Amino acid sequence: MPNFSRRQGRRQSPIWTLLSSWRAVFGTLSGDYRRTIRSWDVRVSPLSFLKKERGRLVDELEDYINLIVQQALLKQFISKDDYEDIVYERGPRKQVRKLLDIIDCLGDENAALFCSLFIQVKSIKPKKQTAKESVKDYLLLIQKHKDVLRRRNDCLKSYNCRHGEKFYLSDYFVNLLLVQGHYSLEIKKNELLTFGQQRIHLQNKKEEKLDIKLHQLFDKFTERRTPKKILVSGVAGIGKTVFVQKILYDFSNSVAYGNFDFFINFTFRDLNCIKKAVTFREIILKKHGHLSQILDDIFRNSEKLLIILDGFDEFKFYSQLDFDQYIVDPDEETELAQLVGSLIKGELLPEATTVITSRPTVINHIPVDCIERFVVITGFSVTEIEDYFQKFYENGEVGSEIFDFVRQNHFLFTLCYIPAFCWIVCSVLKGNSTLHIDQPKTMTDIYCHYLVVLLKHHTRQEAAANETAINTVLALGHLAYQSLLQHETLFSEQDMETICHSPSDIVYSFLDKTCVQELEYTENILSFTHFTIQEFFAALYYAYEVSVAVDIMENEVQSQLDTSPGYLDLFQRFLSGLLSDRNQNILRKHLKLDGSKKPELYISWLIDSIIEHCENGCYVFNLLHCLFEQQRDCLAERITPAVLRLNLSDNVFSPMDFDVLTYFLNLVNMDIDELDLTATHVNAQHLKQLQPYLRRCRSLWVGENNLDKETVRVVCSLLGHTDCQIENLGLGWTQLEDEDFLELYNVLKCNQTLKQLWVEGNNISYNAIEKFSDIVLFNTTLQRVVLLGNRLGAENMKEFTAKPYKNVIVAHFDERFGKDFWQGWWEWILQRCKICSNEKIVSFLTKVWLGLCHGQNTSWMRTWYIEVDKLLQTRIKFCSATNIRKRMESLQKMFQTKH
Ligand SMILES: Nc1ncnc2c1ncn2[C@@H]1O[C@H](COP(=O)(O)OP(=O)(O)OP(=O)(O)O)[C@@H](O)[C@H]1O
Repeated sequence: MPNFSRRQGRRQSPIWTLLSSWRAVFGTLSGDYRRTIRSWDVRVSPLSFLKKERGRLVDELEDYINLIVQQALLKQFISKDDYEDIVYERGPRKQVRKLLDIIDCLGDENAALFCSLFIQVKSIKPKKQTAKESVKDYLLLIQKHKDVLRRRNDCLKSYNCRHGEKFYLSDYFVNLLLVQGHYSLEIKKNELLTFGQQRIHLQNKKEEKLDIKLHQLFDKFTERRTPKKILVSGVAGIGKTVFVQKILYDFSNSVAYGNFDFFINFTFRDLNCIKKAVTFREIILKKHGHLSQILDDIFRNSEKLLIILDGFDEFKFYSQLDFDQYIVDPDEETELAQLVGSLIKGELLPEATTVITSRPTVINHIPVDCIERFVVITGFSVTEIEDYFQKFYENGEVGSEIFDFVRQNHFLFTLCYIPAFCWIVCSVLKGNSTLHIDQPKTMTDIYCHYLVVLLKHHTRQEAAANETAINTVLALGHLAYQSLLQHETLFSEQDMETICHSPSDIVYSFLDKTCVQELEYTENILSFTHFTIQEFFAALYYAYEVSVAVDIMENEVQSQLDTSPGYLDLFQRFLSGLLSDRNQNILRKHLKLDGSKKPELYISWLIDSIIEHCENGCYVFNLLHCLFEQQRDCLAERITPAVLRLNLSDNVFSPMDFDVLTYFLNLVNMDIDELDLTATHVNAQHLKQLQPYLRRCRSLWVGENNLDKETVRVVCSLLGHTDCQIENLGLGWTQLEDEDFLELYNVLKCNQTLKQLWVEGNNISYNAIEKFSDIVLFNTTLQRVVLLGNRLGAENMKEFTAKPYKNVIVAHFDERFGKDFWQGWWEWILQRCKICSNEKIVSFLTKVWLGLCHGQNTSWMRTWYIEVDKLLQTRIKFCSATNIRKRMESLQKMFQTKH
């Protein structure tokens, strides 16, 4: 087979062929040429001829170059490499020049063959295409391009899959929420500090936000002209790349974007590899070689062209963009930064539409006046998260079940607005994590996965586990920690100075930026993607920093910081999780972080704190969460309080909370002196599962929960159990009706342990109390049934004093029961008020008031009323919600009448 490549051997060709070809050149070239050549020596060599006439040949052959190079390749006059070198040249004239350069290295014989090729090709008079034929060709090329795009975009990123596994975009894509325009600082702050379902619901809040659907991205709304430069921003993992993929995929299937003929996409990650000056044509053909024949037409019809530039934040040269110097010709050679700048600015192909995606943190490198539409991807709301879970698990039912489980996990659900987080949660719960990490057991485990995934797959770093990466993560931790100390969630760019030299792709994987408009200027405000991420990083810093300047775990520091109750809860849970053996191993393995020096000391602190809180009856739930984070059952042996008083009140139980409680009760096998489940939304299901432990309780407080019939039944069965040890039972403000009260009566007739039953603030009538009062005729241990605030009128009160059960049933504020009895009750009321939110105080004190209004006043009661008055006064002073403030003021007036 003949081969005429520069890189391979050449064939000897008979002289007559050369001559005939050579002569033929005379005959076929235009008149001008013939004249010129006749005046020369006819023995002039083909090479010299081609050299001499280079300029004219470029003119003559530019219309045929496509055909010439194809024929040359076919006949193996040139190699595939030569072919590519030629077609990547910008424009047909340059391509002819390139070909002539190549021929120049091939010697005379081959040059003559080329001459004959030129003649042949030129003799095929280019058939004038009919308009119909050229449209047909154009459409065919569009289709070919769409086929390429479809093939390239039909599956999700490879890190989402294992070998042999494919996640087809069409099966897994979930609608992404898009918002047009900027966020206000208020919305941002609110989003940062709202947790759980509320955070997710904020996604749907329409005020201030303007929703936009994916297929409307290029539509004209109120603008003067259809927007051509569109900036799409969103935090790491929010789905920018998948969004681009979806656009390309829908276009390739012709289901949307019919206004465009061609979509050309680049990632800045790929563009970063270009080290020398290039032309736009070259970079297009590098990725979309199949467009070589039609590229000129694409440029000519550039209003039908969409250019997508994905991941601007990853662009190595974003800080070098120069918008004052630009190119206007796709065949002009220039540095990448200038080329990109020219595209964004709209100097190069001004009629084309350009979409740039970026994390919000670097978008200020793009001049505002270039952008005609600004869109933020805000991720998922409840519907999308559920859809995600269902699609992920393929089986809708399983997906929904797992979704419900996650939804009720306050903190875990908070971050599910980020699709990448959903993927992590789903894949680790399914147990098929591609990260080869053990099955996660706690929330910190999942956040650790998140850290590792973002570092490994969402940064430019070749290896997430290098020293720079570690230092950057710890520097971010430092920022998070300091801000936590200062109660800050927002930072200015100056606050970032300590990390400004760290690799931006790592730093900005965890940060978000909001552009705030002031009167005369705009300012960029940074934050972590969510407060929980800030708390996680703060804990990471604390875990690994040998000597922190201000130790947030010290009580003194905490009191100086004036932290509200619960402020450090999540920080502490993360800290415990990060200091656990499991996560220490994960961080060592994936980030090469040396083990922390703190676990032993921390565990001693944790155990001592749990013991202390259990003995004092202080709120202990968060410490139990910290213990759960450790997942070391052997620690239970060290938890030996003198008495076990578990206060878990005022925390709406999530399934995770429930798991934590049962985990603890299982490990610590002691009698429970007191279990306070007040205002936890505890339900029948919970109580049923807790039954074996509840029987071990001496005092059980279940007040301020709406107890339905089933739950009352569970309580009754508990009291009827032979092993039941409960002496005090609190069911105040639980919406008990007569029927429920009498059910309790039935079971209490046989109960031999209960001494006090507290059922304040329910809907129990005088009739039911009358029936219940029979209880004194039975041989029970019952000493008091407190019924303050039930459905009793003033006349009922009078009747009470004459009854034989008057010493047991306490239906109104009666001095006979003594100051001590009431003191305990009142202190409990005050303590509850202190930890309640303003809204809760209003509803709680209103209920308490109902119970008090029938009583007479004593001097010690007045002191209490004054205390309530003071408490309300302080709350009113700092309350910003008008309606709640007004309700507190009227409550205050009511209590003032009593002192
Ligand atoms: N719309 C979606 N439907 C289903 N899964 C999605 C969707 N968007 C994102 N994901 C999941 O989240 C992961 C992260 O998304 P993607 O890579 O698009 O984020 P990104 O915003 O480009 O992040 P970065 O800024 O770090 O590059 C995807 O690999 C995919 O698993």
